[in-house]
Amino acid sequence: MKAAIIGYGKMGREIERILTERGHEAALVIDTDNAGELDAEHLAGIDVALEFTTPATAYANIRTCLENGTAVVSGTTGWTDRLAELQELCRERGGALFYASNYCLGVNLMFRLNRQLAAMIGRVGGYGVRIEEVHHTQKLDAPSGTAITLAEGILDNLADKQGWVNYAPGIAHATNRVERSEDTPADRIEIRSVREGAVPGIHTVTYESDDDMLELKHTIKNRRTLAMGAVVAAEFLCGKQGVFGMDDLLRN
Ligand SMILES: NC(=O)C1=CN([C@@H]2O[C@H](COP(=O)(O)OP(=O)(O)OC[C@H]3O[C@@H](n4cnc5c(N)ncnc54)[C@H](OP(=O)(O)O)[C@@H]3O)[C@@H](O)[C@H]2O)C=CC1
Ligand SMILES: O=C(O)C1=N[C@H](C(=O)O)C[C@H](O)C1
Repeated sequence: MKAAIIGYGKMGREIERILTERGHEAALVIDTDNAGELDAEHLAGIDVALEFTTPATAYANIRTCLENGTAVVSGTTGWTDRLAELQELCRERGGALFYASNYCLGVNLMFRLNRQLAAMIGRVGGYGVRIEEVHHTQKLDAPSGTAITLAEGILDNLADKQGWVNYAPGIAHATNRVERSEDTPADRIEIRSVREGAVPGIHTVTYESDDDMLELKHTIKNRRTLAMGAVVAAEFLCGKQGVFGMDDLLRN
């Protein structure tokens, strides 16, 4: 596989290592200093681009790939209110787009357990629910894409919650924020964001009743698991047309 890496940061570098280990070629590397090279000329002959950049740049990068007929795997978070637009463009152009808020296998198992647990809690009743995500201090978005996916899984399965808010003390760029945890409306799921050191990613869903507490928790130990998932997704995407996510990959 001849791959392009778009975003040569923490994930881009890890992806390069995994591509090499698995016998692929990182034929094009795009970062801020050569972002202008993401064009038809440089994308010619590329089988798939792996895009891990920033909330401000992901949309344009993916669009450029799709407009040039290049398959894209993206994991950039903090911009996905516009993902449906690109999925539509991909279908119109007969292209290939794979997106996941988290490429770690264990997190995707957690996504499934999370949906099942929310449905069970809905039947039993009597529990409040909240989500906490902890990440490194360089992270540009809050809440994490993974926490939003967890919240969406709960909202689809628990009738008394209508949306989520983000309690993110000390994080300026948080979306849907409440200033104090006490301001979280009863019909919203509170996602608490914490930024600490170099933490790769911890997500916890907590259900609490008057009598007990039940937690679903996942801790990423290193970025290798994330990069491996993205490269496996790229292998899966090669030669396909359409819009895909981790459920499609895990079914195969
Ligand atoms: N879905 C998943 O499984 C995962 C998703 N992520 C997400 O992926 C994204 C990247 O994460 P991470 O690698 O840790 O972040 P980093 O900040 O380490 O890397 C991002 C890189 O993208 C570069 N960049 C910025 N603008 C452009 C552009 N227009 N074209 C090309 N490159 C550009 C940055 O350069 P510069 O530093 O000069 O700005 C930087 O080198 C984040 O949104 C993160 O949340 C991360 C891990 C897993
Ligand atoms: O920025 C990160 O590092 C990560 N971002 C993703 C997210 O926002 O969920 C995935 C993972 O948690 C690491």
